[in-house]
Amino acid sequence: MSACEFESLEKSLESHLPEAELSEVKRILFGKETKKLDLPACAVDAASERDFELKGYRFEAVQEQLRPPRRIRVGLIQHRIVLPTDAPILDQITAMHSRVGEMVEVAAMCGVNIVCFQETWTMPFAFCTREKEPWTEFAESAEEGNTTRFCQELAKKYNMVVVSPILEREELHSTLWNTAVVISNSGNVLGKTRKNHIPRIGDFNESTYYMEGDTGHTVFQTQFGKIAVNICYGRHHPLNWFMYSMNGAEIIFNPSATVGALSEPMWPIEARNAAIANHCYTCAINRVGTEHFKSEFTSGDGKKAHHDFGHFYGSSYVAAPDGSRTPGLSRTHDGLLVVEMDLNLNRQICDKWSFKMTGRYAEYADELTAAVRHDFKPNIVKE
Ligand SMILES: NC(=O)NCCC(=O)O
Repeated sequence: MSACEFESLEKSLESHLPEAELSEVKRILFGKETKKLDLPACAVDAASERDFELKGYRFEAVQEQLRPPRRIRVGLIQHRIVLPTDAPILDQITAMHSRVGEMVEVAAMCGVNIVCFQETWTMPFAFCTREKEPWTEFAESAEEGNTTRFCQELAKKYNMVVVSPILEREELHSTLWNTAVVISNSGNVLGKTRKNHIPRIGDFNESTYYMEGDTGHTVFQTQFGKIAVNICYGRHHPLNWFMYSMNGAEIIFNPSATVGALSEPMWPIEARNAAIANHCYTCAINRVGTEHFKSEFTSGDGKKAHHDFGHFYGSSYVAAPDGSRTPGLSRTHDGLLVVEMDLNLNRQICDKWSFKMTGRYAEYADELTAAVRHDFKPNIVKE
């Protein structure tokens, strides 16, 4: 079986392990069991008609005496590109809008309050080619672009916060960015946050196209909680998650585009570890499928030129501050993951484990300030 046919780790465990062993394996692998969420039959039917996977889970928190529960629902959408990469640009974008639009409609049936799409969701992940044309034509204004207008309609229609990661064209400074636009459930653009770490690995030649983000670690106060977006490669940087959390993020989304050969063993660990370390929820989203490009490109590794990047393995999931996580969506199919979470769990776990309270931040800050200076002397004792 090839890597792009293997459906999921969870399915494999379920079909091969005896019941009693399975629950122990799941406890050790995934933490405290996340209960399945009952989803309306109309949503289940619509997802099956529209040919995407629909899964729902819920994280619970203890009922407190002084605070009511703060239960909200997030929706994570993963999908493959709809048209071939050499179709006219506008057709590709329109097809992607219509695919994601029909998935968001199902998210609305499931009572989702905040939906997040995958990284640069309106386009193929064409940065591997290093060709500027036609890929830069996918870039749009974060405030005025067609995709933002489309998302504003969705947000208003479904009373849903929409996190829309796009390739941004900023006319003012003639600059491209990799940006997540955050649209409030009122339909207004609440703001935007830009990818602040750019990969320089394998075929991820993204620095050819756009700049390192300049929006800091912005957190967005929405009606359904404080959210932040740590785009793709930023998940390898623990301090990046940490800074969003220091600014008060209760949920950090990680819209991504990453391939099996490169990052799959790291995928289940990084966002989950960030949820544990920062007492918050994290949501990791990856695209699916293999995208073919007309012109061959090389990976600068001495191997032969090729037409595709490899398999984007989906596997989107949500992790909670207590270290538990949902099973992942499929590695091969479009999918919507609906997760109910009680945001009170963040403070409950913070009070239990106290990582925020016990962290020696002032000390780290002093040492880090020294460490980044050119005259830094590492603190090593030698005989
Ligand atoms: N899109 C992106 O930043 N990918 C880099 C590879 C990875 O982080 O797995």
